[in-house]
Parts: sequence; C-alpha cells; structure tokens
Amino acid sequence: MAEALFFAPENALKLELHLPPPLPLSTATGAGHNDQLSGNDNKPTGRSRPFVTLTFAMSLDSSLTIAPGRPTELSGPQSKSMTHFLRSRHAAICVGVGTVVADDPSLNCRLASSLQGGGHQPRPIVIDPQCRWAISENSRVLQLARAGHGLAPFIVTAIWEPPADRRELLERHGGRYLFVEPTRESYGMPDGGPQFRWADVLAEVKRQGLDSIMIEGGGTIINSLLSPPDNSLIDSVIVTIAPTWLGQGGVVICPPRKTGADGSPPSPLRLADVSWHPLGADIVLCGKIPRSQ
Ligand SMILES: NC(=O)C1=CN([C@@H]2O[C@H](COP(=O)(O)OP(=O)(O)OC[C@H]3O[C@@H](n4cnc5c(N)ncnc54)[C@H](O)[C@@H]3O)[C@@H](O)[C@H]2O)C=CC1
Ligand SMILES: Nc1nc(O)c(N)c(N[C@@H]2O[C@H](COP(=O)(O)O)[C@@H](O)[C@H]2O)n1
Repeated sequence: MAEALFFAPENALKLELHLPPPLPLSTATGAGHNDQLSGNDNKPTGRSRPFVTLTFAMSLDSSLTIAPGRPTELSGPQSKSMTHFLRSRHAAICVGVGTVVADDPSLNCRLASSLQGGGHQPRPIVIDPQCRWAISENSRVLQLARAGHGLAPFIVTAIWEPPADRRELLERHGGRYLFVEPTRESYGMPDGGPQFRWADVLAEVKRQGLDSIMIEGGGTIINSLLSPPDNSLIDSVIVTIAPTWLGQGGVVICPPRKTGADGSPPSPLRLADVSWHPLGADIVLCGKIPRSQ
C-alpha cells in the first residue's frame, strides 16, 4: 500500500510567502488556491526561467547524508510531509545523478490527495551531464509512472546522442533527454565532468513549459547552485534542520568561496526575509537570497 501523507493547512499557510503561485491542478491541502487570501505575491513575471526553490534537509553539522551513497532519514514525519507539500506546489523537482544512483528515489508527491489522482505530481528533472544513470524498467520513478503515481523524468545531459535504448525507455514512459550545452570556462565539478550554467538549465526547463522547480540536492548540485553568480537565480530557500550531528565524512553543504582579485574574502551570503517554523523535532528555515548578492 502506498504511503499517504498529510500536511496541515495551517502549516501550509505559513510557507505561502516562500512558494511559487499555486499550480492550476494543485489540490494538496486547499491552502494557497486564492492568492489574495493566501498573501502569495510571487506572481509569474514573464521571465525566461522558472521560479526556483532550493530545498533540502540537513543535520546541525550541515550534512545531507551520513556518507556518500548512504541515504539518511533526517526529516521527521511533519517536515517530510512539508517536503511533499512543496512537491505538490512545484511543476518540477530536480536532483543530480549522484542522488538517483545512490537512492533510486521516488521523486513523487505522496500527499494523500495526489495519490488519489486528484492532485499534482511534479516532473522529475535529473542533472546527468554524462548519461551516468543507467535508468531501467525497474527504476523507481518509472515504476511509479507506470502506476500513475508520478511522472517519468526529464534528464538534462551534455551528450548530444544519449544511448538509444534508454531514450526509447524514457520516451515510452513520457520522459525525455534534454540537451544543454556545458560551459567552456569550467570552474570545476568535483568529478571533473562537464558543467552547466544554471541559467541555461533553467531556461531549458522553462522551454518545457515548467514554471516552477524545487531543487532538492544532492550536495554537488546545491553547492554549485549556491555558488556566485548562480545563487542569484534562487527565488526561495526552504531548509529543514534536524536536531542531529552526523559527524565528519558526510555529504556536506558548503559552497565554494569566490575571493576577490586581490585575495580579499567575499562578503558572506546571508538570507533575507527569514522565518523559522518548528515542525515536530525539526525546524524549517525559509528565506530569500537578496538580489544584490
Ligand atoms: N537530505 C537531503 O535533503 C538530500 C540528500 N541527498 C543526498 O545527497 C547525496 C548525493 O549527493 P552528491 O553525491 O553530491 O550527488 P548529486 O545528486 O549532487 O549529483 C552530483 C552530480 O550532478 C551533476 N552536477 C551537479 N551540478 C552540476 C552542474 N552545475 N553542471 C553539470 N552537472 C552537475 C554532476 O554529474 C555531479 O557528479 C545522496 O546520498 C542523497 O541521499 C540528496 C538530495 C536531498
Ligand atoms: N527532505 C528530505 N529529508 C530527508 O530526510 C531526506 N533523506 C531527503 N532526501 C531526498 O529525498 C529523496 C528521496 O525522495 P523519495 O522519498 O524517494 O521521493 C532523496 O533521494 C533525496 O533527494 N529529503
């Protein structure tokens, strides 16, 4: 039996100022359907990229997971439901190839209303420049797509001709590969592979008709998006902080520093419009990246 989650409408309302405008089909909680009532002022602006929410769960020592390839439950039941509420409010959900290879995630919305067919499912977007993900019939996202409980992924790649069998499999489930040109002035992916500018990835997502995206991880994705100048593309940051230390050796959020030409330290990146929301044993931090940074 599929997991069915519930997120309290009063908690949903607290997040509204940090969310993209409600999706036409969103029926997750009933909250947020009326912009005037909800106070959601994040109107679509006709720009060439979607509304971008950076969201993840981390420990007190900034780890996403205890070790690479070892999925770690950080969110408690209420903050997990919050993540699924966010999934109900975004057109797309993005992770890197490291995450799909490590976790074989579902990337669907498991709020009760979505599973009953009345709600929204986000489109998974997987950043996989070198077609590392050997997606198969057994990949969880495709099993869920076949069951009508999720959508097949769009895979963003720098390979002009991805493997034909994987492409056929994806397309049969409603997914596809999206080609994005990598940058030539690479400022260094940890795996030495090609690097995308986030502006290019987001422009392609928008071309696919997707007006909002929540970027969940993992560590390389988040650190890359938080690096200047790409961090100016983030509209909203929603971080679950769990009351635990995972210790050294985890997958850590710590974006690279860009020092000035004279070696001077950069001014720290600090969130604005900050609010904190206790959810069970966790706390959820919401904020925005000031446009000048
Ligand atoms: N606690 C949480 O909220 C979350 C935890 N995770 C955890 O994170 C771990 C995976 O993290 P990572 O190993 O860092 O993998 P990742 O999921 O960040 O994927 C890394 C890969 O994505 C690609 N990539 C990232 N940025 C790119 C860019 N700008 N241009 C081109 N390609 C780019 C590269 O191929 C890179 O090797 C998993 O263990 C997973 O469980 C993942 C998501 C959320
Ligand atoms: N919000 C959040 N809290 C945690 O405790 C987590 N471990 C994660 N992990 C992310 O969620 C993906 C799993 O999603 P499904 O439940 O399989 O849909 C995992 O791959 C990470 O991206 N997130």
